[in-house]
Amino acid sequence: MTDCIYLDNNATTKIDEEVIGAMMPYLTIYYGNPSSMHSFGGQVAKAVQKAREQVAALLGAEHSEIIFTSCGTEGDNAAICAALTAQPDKHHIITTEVEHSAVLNFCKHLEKQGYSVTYLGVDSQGRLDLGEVQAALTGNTALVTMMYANNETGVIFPVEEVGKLAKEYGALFHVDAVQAVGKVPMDMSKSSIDLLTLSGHKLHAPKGVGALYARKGINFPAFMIGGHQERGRRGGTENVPGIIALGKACELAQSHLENLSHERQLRDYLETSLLTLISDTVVNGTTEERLANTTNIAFKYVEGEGILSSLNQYGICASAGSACTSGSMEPSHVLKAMGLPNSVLQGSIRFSLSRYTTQEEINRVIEIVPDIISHLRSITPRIEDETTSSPTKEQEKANLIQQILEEEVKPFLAQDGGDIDLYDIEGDLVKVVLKGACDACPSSTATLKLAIEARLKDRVDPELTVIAV
Ligand SMILES: Cc1ncc(COP(=O)(O)O)c(C=O)c1O
Ligand code: FES
Repeated sequence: MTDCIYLDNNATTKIDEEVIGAMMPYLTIYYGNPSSMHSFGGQVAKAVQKAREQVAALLGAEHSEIIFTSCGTEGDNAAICAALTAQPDKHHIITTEVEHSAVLNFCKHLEKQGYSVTYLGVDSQGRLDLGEVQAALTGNTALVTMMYANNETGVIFPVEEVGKLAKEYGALFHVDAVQAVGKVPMDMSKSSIDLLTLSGHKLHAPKGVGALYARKGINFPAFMIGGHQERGRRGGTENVPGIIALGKACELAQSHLENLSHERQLRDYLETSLLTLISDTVVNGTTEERLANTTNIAFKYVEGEGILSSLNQYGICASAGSACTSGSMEPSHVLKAMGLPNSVLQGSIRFSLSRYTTQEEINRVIEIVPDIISHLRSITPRIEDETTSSPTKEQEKANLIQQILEEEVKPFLAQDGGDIDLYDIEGDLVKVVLKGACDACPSSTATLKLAIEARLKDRVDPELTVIAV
């Protein structure tokens, strides 16, 4: 299938013809290595520099603040790693429950290395509470990392305000702006953001290229260690054609930023029409602070998988949840974090538009979707909401651990001036950050860890493991 109504632009986008035109000579004629001393390579280095300036211009950054990467995932991982490596004495990270797996799974990995991570929740509209951000920040917080706009709902977080709070506590602030760059105007010269990730394939450049903004003056230890490329901040011969393409795509995105009303009008028309024509239909996420190209609609009481496969038969590409989690029947972690009922979780579909989307395409979708939904509702069992359940065994166990740490362990440590700075319970793993334990002897953390573990094993569950830093 080569021709379809493509409404899955948050998964990836069509490469712009002008972008292909710009990158092509760097696949064919100008194949020199930008690091070479000869002029054949030198002209390629100049082209890479021009692309860097194009990316910087879209972000309101300086060209020296742009590091080219291989994708959004690398940018996210590299930014988080750099922030932690640069502040070895701090062990706490704040993020949200609705991040892309590039941040979420990396944070889970870091927890296993001994970091403590606070995962902030969102409300039923997908919004973040700034008070919760403030409450989570401590002097031990190395980094706050969160997305600019959500890939599933398009909901935009108040990143500038979060950045200001992070500064107050001396924490660095990284923003995963993979879905926002090219859809929201940005000006890093006036921003509270320290590190920001973008990815080429979300803004009409090819897959496999991205960029990371790192504010001037920030200590940025390399994540990919090798050659001196990217001023020693990312080793490896550059993906030159990809970089040239990204530069052009950013230039085009900048000129399109004034025309976002195209996507907005078509998106609003699609959304209003489907909500009017189909009963039991709701929009997921606030419609106030939201990307212009995205709508996430719940067709209640039906299975999203069924809707997608019917849409597919009509040549309409959309998505249920994010591309990385679809294919599994698990409901989206983003919609789950919003606490939505089962009937909404199951039947939610994301339509994401682009500057190429046409009125005719949207008309066709509006014509087809009501029939698909009424057909599915007539032939499949209705998905009901679960009745609220009593606390699970997991929750009961976590509550008991919390009680023992608060009421027994903390007062015990306090006798010697110590404390538990932070702790986190995940299944059978209990992570604690001990305060005042490291001053005297090299064994005190280890001894305290064993004492806490013995108590928890004895009182709660012999399978428990304690990690202490
Ligand atoms: C919010 C967000 N962050 C990160 C990524 C990962 O980007 P990439 O596919 O370039 O690794 C994506 C891609 O879906 C995304 O939507
Ligand atoms: S120095 Fe770390 S435990 Fe004593």
